[in-house]
Amino acid sequence: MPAIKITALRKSFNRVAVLKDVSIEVQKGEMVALIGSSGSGKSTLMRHLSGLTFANRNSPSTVEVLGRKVQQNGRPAKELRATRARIGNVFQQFNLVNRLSVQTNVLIGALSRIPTYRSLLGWFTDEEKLKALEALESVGLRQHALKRASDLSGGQQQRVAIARALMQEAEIILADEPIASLDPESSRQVMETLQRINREMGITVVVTLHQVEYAQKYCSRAIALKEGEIYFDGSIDGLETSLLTDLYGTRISEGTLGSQAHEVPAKHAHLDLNPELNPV
Ligand SMILES: Nc1ncnc2c1ncn2[C@@H]1O[C@H](COP(=O)(O)OP(=O)(O)OP(=O)(O)O)[C@@H](O)[C@H]1O
Repeated sequence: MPAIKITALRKSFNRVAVLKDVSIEVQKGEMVALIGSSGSGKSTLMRHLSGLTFANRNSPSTVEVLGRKVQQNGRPAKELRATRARIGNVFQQFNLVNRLSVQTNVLIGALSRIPTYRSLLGWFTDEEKLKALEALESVGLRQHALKRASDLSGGQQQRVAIARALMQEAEIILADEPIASLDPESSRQVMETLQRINREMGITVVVTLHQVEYAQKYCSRAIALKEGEIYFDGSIDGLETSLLTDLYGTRISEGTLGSQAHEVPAKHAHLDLNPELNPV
C-alpha cells in the first residue's frame, strides 16, 4: 500500500487550472522533495493531501493517504478526519502557540487522540508529558521544554513543530516550505531532523523546497512541478542542470536560487492549518 496515491488531480482557481491531471505515488518510508518555481502548484498539491483544499467538483480526482481516501471527485472522504490524524503538517510559519511552553506545544499533537473534556481543559497525563519530552529529545530540544515557544529561534521552533508531529504519532509528514524563512544553519538542522526521523523512524516525508541544493542533499527522490504538471519524477540524481534551467529559467545557472531563502513571502500565516485543532 503506497503512503500517497494521487490520481488525476485537477484544481482550478477562478477557472485557471493550477493542477492539471497530476498523478503521483509515494511509497512508505520515502523522503521526497517537491520542487518547482513559484506558482507551479506545490503548496496547492500539499493542501490536497491534508484535505485542506479539494479538487474540482466532479473531476475524476482521487487522493489517498496511507491507504485511506482523503478526497474523491472534489469531495471530502468520510474517513478524512481519521486520516488527518495520521498526517503531520509542518509549515513555513511553524504554527506554534507562542505564549505556551515548548512542551505544551508538543502535547497539542496528542489532542486528536485524547477525550474532548481533557483536551478542552488542557489536561495531559504524566505518560503524555513524558512522551512529549521524548519527542523533544528526538529533535534535540529537550532542554528547552519549559521555555515559551516564542523564546526559541525560528529553526528551533520548526523542530518543535516536527516534535509535535511525532507526538501525534504521524506516519507521514508533509512539510510545506519548512526552511523558507530560516538561515542556512537552521535550515540544515531542520532538514537533518526531517532526514533522521525519516531514516530512524520510517516516517514518510514529503517536503516542498525552493532551494534545489537542499533537495539534492537530503532527499532521494524529487517530483518537479511546472505550471501544474509533473515535469520530472525520479531519483534526485536525475536533476540535471539542463532540466533545472528548464524548470526555473536562467536563475539556476546563475546560482541565485539558493539566495532566495529570505525573499519568499510568508504564506499561510493567516490560516490556522493545524488539522487537529480544526477537526472536520
Ligand atoms: N486560494 C487561492 N485562490 C486563488 N488562487 C490561488 C489560491 N491558492 C493558490 N492559488 C494560485 O495557484 C497557483 C499555484 O500556487 P501555489 O501556492 O500552489 O504555488 P507554489 O508552487 O506553492 O508557489 P510558491 O513556491 O511561491 O510557494 C498560483 O498561481 C497561485 O496564485
